[in-house]
Amino acid sequence: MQYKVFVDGQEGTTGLKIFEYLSKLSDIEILRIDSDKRKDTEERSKFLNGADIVFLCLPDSAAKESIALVKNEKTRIINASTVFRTDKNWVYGLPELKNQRDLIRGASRVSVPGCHATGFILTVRPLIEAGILQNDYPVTCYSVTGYSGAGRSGIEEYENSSLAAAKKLNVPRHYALQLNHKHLPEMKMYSGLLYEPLFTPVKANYAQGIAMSVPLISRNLPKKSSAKDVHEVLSAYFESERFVRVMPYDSGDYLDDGHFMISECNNTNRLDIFVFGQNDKITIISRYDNLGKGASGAAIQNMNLMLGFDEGNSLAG
Ligand SMILES: NC(=O)C1=CN([C@@H]2O[C@H](COP(=O)(O)OP(=O)(O)OC[C@H]3O[C@@H](n4cnc5c(N)ncnc54)[C@H](OP(=O)(O)O)[C@@H]3O)[C@@H](O)[C@H]2O)C=CC1
Ligand SMILES: CC(=O)N[C@@H](CCC(=O)OP(=O)(O)O)C(=O)O
Repeated sequence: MQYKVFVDGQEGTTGLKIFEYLSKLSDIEILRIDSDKRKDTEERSKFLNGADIVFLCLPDSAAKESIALVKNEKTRIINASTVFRTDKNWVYGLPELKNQRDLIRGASRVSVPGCHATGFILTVRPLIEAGILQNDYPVTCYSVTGYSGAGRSGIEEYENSSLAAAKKLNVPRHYALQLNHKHLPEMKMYSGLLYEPLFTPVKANYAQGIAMSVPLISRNLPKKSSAKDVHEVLSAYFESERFVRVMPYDSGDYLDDGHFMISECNNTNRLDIFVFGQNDKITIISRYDNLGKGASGAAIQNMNLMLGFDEGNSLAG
């Protein structure tokens, strides 16, 4: 059977990447809207209602508009935007969480997790489930990310050399310093924490790749668990996962002269988790491609599950 697939937002950063993946698949027919009609409501409505699967790769307001245009029971939506990620009528598209795969397989509305949220939830949730992190722990976290996470306008800002020079974009920049980043609600809801973490992202002068770090202190954990205990729990949780690897404990082998390499998962759908420890200090780092497991790769992985395809169809790594 050939499934009809429409990418609303086909010319944006996540849309283009989704197209790259889709072009490697044979059991689907890609519906392409004319470039000059891609913002025409009537035309979009035809495409949205004619598809079996729709990817929404749009700003939040346009994504909401598209969802309202779908008037039939058949069209299943995979939404990359922030809206509805914590809505009970939508399934959160993070298959590596226990019991989530079956929900995704049967869902008609799936939201793709935010890029920062992906690494955070995958490290914190298993620890809470195992009882080695209490759900009221005052969690802090920070991520270092490439600029492509900010979409077309963010990319243009960094890649236009005179603008980048004028804005001094050659150095890393903290942002969301009001401590209200838009991913906090989903980070809280799907990690199982009672309170939002204190999260400070840093955007740097490179295109792709995220490292999300979560530090913990053993003496403040209920069982005084060590970094090795944390590593064991995470290794067991993700043992049979194809796209999530827990790397050997405290391994300097994966560092370059003592430095962490953020971009090693780029252009794959992989997410690597590292645990480092010293006395009662623990740090967990997850690294992945913000355009891979952080967005378009995850969107395709969800589509594969929803259509009963092999979960890794067309996904590198
Ligand atoms: N980049 C990333 O790493 C991630 C992005 N996301 C989310 O995915 C969504 C898309 O992001 P991204 O691809 O980066 O954004 P981009 O800005 O790169 O692309 C958005 C696309 O949507 C088009 N568009 C805007 N308004 C409309 C409309 N009314 N009708 C049809 N098309 C429209 C834009 O066209 P034009 O440029 O002509 O306005 C553009 O092609 C966002 O919600 C974002 O938050 C999620 C995870 C990660
Ligand atoms: C570098 C950068 O600006 N990244 C974006 C998030 C990218 C992402 O995951 O986006 P959505 O939640 O919009 O889907 C940010 O931190 O706001």
